Amino acid sequence: MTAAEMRAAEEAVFRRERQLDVMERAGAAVAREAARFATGRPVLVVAGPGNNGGDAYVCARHLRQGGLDVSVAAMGEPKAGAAAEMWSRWEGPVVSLYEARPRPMLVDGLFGTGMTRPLERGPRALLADLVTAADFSLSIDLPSGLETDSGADFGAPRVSATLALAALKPAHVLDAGLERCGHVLLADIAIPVAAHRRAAARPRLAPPGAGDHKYSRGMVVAVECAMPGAARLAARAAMAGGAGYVTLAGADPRGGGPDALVRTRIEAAEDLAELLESDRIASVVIGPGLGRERRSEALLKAALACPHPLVLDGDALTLLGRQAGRWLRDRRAPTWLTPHAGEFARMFEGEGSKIDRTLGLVLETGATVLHKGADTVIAGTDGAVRVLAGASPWLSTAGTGDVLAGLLAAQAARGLRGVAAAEAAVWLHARAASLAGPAFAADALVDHAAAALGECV
Ligand SMILES: NC(=O)C1=CN([C@@H]2O[C@H](COP(=O)(O)OP(=O)(O)OC[C@H]3O[C@@H](n4cnc5c(N)ncnc54)[C@H](OP(=O)(O)O)[C@@H]3O)[C@@H](O)[C@H]2O)[C@H](O)CC1
Ligand SMILES: [K+]
Repeated sequence: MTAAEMRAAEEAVFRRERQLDVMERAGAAVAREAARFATGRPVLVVAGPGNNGGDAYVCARHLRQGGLDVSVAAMGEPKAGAAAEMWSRWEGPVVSLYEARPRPMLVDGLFGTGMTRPLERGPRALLADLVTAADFSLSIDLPSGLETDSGADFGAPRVSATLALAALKPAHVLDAGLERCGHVLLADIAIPVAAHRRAAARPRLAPPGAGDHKYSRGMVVAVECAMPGAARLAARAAMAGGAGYVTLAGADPRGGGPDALVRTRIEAAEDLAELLESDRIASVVIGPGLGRERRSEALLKAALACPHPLVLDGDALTLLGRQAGRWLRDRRAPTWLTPHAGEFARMFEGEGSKIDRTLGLVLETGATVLHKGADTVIAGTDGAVRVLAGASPWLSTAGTGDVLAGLLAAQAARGLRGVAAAEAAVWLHARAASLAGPAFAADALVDHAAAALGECV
């Protein structure tokens, strides 16, 4: 939920419930989590001038009622309304943020979704010092100093944990927010939210049925060109991702790889075009190791002209570049683009959050876009958005993108479309990475992808 969507959801609740009661519920939820992490240690609660501060005063009162040693430091007088009322119900002293003494447990209630500009240097430094000095720091709704709708850095410290109130905001999963929030918890405070943008979740995938055979489960064609290893990784990933039949179309039919990986010799683009005329094909993946020579471009054109679901990855995206919209205009079959940040920047400028920019490329190309990163954003032509944050940092190694492209081709081959296919592939990929543990090579990632698939059927 964006800040505006959150405010609208809160306004809807205020039509039947006092804002005070909602704030009491929010502050009580913060106090429950803060008490868990305080484990009896003294608590410092910092309160800002708005409703985030209002939540903080409620939290301080509940913690003190629970027997904890609580002190409160404020930045500015609370604005009129619920926040001022909660400030008056806090019976203990309130010192200025500038006089606050560090304590083992810190509750950050300076700013939440009302952050409209970067934190001034003074408060930014004070808050950072208090966080550093604390054993544990918990932010209310958001770490103070993040731009809610994009996760851009407005000076937030890196806290131990963040308690998101009612719903995740983009700042919990994007950009600077990804590492400043620490462990993200979610509190249900009975504010109904209808989020059409969601965190990527584990897919429920149907296992093969009694009537299934290698074609009904989907035949994937992976196109091999300049760097055979990359295409082979994608092909093997398609096999692990549940495809019934995978063929590697390339110049060298003898190349390595599993015996079950069928190889079809193609030389020129015409050979690929002929191969892709088969209606037994369920999906095509091109791009891993494609290269950027003239031959690569000719093969790409043949793939773009085919009537099958098509995954465009790696070099295919670089070849498309800013002309992607023109190249893809005539395609009618489902198409996915899987750019990492660099490939994305070569295809599309754009303002706003990673979500906004990804939706921009969707609009321009009519394709589903899987915009990779530590925060992976998937956006579809129907406006659906899925975000997967916090995948293993060990994925930052050569070939893992080839594996993701293959996993996606397999989901497309089994009949998944648009965002659902990309969400399943991204979830399998991240799960395989966490199963693979530290310092894995992309080859090992493929081996764990089958185990990840096993958790979805
Ligand atoms: N709406 C509700 O009843 C509930 C909301 N919840 C909590 O409230 C916050 C959102 O509260 P809000 O008052 O909208 O905004 P903040 O508390 O985040 O910010 C307060 C004001 O601070 C000013 N501001 C913004 N940026 C800065 C800055 N860099 N330096 C100084 N001051 C800043 C801004 O006012 P201006 O007039 O100065 O622009 C903000 O209005 C939400 O996150 C929840 O924690 C409860 O969860 C439920 C009840
Ligand atoms: K906060």
